[in-house]
Amino acid sequence: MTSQLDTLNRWVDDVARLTQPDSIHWCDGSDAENRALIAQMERDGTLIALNPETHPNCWLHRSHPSDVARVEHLTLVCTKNKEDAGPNNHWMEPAEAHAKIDALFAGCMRGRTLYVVPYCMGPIDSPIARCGVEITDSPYVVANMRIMTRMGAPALARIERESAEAAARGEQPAFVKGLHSIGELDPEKRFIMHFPEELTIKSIGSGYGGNALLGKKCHALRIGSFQAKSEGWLAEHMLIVGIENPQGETHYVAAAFPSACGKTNLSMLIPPEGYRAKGWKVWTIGDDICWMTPGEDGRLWAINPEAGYFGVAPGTSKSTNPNALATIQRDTIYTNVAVTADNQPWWEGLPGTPVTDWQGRPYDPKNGPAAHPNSRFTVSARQCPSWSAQAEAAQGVPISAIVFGGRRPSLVPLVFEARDWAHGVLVGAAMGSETTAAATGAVGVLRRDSMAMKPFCGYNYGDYFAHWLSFDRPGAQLPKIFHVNWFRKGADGKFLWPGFGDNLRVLEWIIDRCKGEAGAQDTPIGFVPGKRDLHLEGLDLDDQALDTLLGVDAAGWNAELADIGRYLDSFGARAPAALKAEQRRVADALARDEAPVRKAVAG
Ligand SMILES: Nc1nc2c(ncn2[C@@H]2O[C@H](COP(=O)(O)OP(=O)(O)OP(=O)(O)O)[C@@H](O)[C@H]2O)c(=O)[nH]1
Ligand SMILES: O=C([O-])CC(=O)C(=O)O
Ligand SMILES: [Mn+2]
Repeated sequence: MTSQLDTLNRWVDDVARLTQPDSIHWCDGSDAENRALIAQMERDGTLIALNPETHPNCWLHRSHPSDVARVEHLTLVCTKNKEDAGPNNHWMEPAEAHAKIDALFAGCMRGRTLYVVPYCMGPIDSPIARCGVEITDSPYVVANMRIMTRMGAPALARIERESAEAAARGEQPAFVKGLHSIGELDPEKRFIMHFPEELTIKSIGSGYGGNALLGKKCHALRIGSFQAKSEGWLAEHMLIVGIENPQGETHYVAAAFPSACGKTNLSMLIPPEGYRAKGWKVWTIGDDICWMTPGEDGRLWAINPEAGYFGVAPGTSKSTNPNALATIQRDTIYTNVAVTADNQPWWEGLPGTPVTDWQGRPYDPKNGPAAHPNSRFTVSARQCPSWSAQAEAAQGVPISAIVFGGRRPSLVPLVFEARDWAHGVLVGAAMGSETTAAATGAVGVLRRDSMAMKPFCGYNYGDYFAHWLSFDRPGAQLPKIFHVNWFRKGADGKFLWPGFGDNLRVLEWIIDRCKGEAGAQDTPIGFVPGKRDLHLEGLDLDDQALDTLLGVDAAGWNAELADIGRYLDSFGARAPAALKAEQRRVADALARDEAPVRKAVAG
């Protein structure tokens, strides 16, 4: 046995001694194992079978009503120095944190089975991929991890191989250790703790996705971003989508939007009718997380570390996201959706009517929406009609453009392009968005959410901005950086831009800008398309709406830049000087020019 498996065995033994399970099960990821787990969960009521005629092999899980979203106030980053976690994270001293959470883990698995879940984030043969092992007492978590990651025997084999290599170099084993228990599902006894310096995660008291499927936000983003900083790559909250034009060229775009702001939708977009007729195609690589690393050619190459989608159900429909709807007709776990009289899953946005709400009560509109606003589906990525075989490419796909975006009902135009990398990093750092139901707390409050990583960056944001800036170096062939806003509202409170499939019109401009083939207006906030630079044929958009969508309001942007300056200052000495200089450059350009001059530029 290799030293790394010794480490793994010792850790499993230590955890078993602490948590006192009745039995231990090492997951191999096989169909037989999955079937047995599902049957057991059906017997004990954890899963409810849905209509097998309309939704074969689909299951409903109802979580505890107090456990329906990520809990940011209970999510901690425990670095030795508080400053290394930064003001963007909740922090606890590691020894104190271990003591506090271990006391909750003591004896918590009595009467339960401890599952050992080896997994790989990314294609199993990819040098960009990384492995982890989650210990959990929740069979629901095991079934979800099997869909969301490459779980089981192949991952354990990779851990074993990497172990031997690490030992030969005299290094410590490098897999991430994640310990999870649903505990008592008591919000008072709930913590999601990260120890990035120890490659360790400890999560107790929640069975909800982002808190409990430790490969996802905990490993692939919080621990991943910390590893990426020291190893020279980027772990980001981004979708990856391939856009194939009628000439057969495919350009890959990575886009960071905060939770419940449209990543899954954009990654599976169906081109508008006119585009489809000309031969445009859209290919899905990933819908939530992107790991990017500079290749030998200087470009950024990206993999999706996940193997499935944990997507927002409400709003998913034939008109908004037909690909997602087609994906989730079979072999899907639904969490906290409503059901119809004939036992089909239901949520707001679908036709038909629910009879039972997400808590299992007879549906009554007085109780609020039938499906929880953060109800989700878990499904294998391969079931998506737009799934790209490039999602399995070991070297990843080359990224042409990086797109940032958020829910901005006012001020921020439909799309603009940063002048260069440093400006793009400022645009990402300055991202703001209205909060959503993906985390507990008030919804619809505007907050800064740099690179959509506010809940997920495992270290000080100031250092993270510096890490982003560091990619601009000799030989780099970096993607261009853009910002989009699908959520601009008119005076009537309605969205001005149709969104969804029509977002391809914006992606087309973005790709054409990358190729030097589209015009733009040069403004102090960056390059904004003029009305004639976008292809808007067939859209029902009046001139006034378009003026608003593509306008730059100088007074509003002056105030915005001042606020961005204060935000950067909140990171103190860790905020990179180069980023502050960039903020001053844009602020000065705006101040010089009350009504920004727009100069048309060719592509
Ligand atoms: N108006 C408008 N709404 C959109 C658009 N794209 C997505 N949405 C809505 O935004 C909500 C969330 O969309 P998702 O694509 O699931 O968001 P996500 O970023 O993948 O969310 P997470 O899984 O939480 O990270 C859904 O209700 C969508 O209907 C768009 O272009 N315009
Ligand atoms: O992490 C989760 O629970 C779901 C998700 O994708 C997000 O909130 O961004
Ligand atoms: Mn997400």
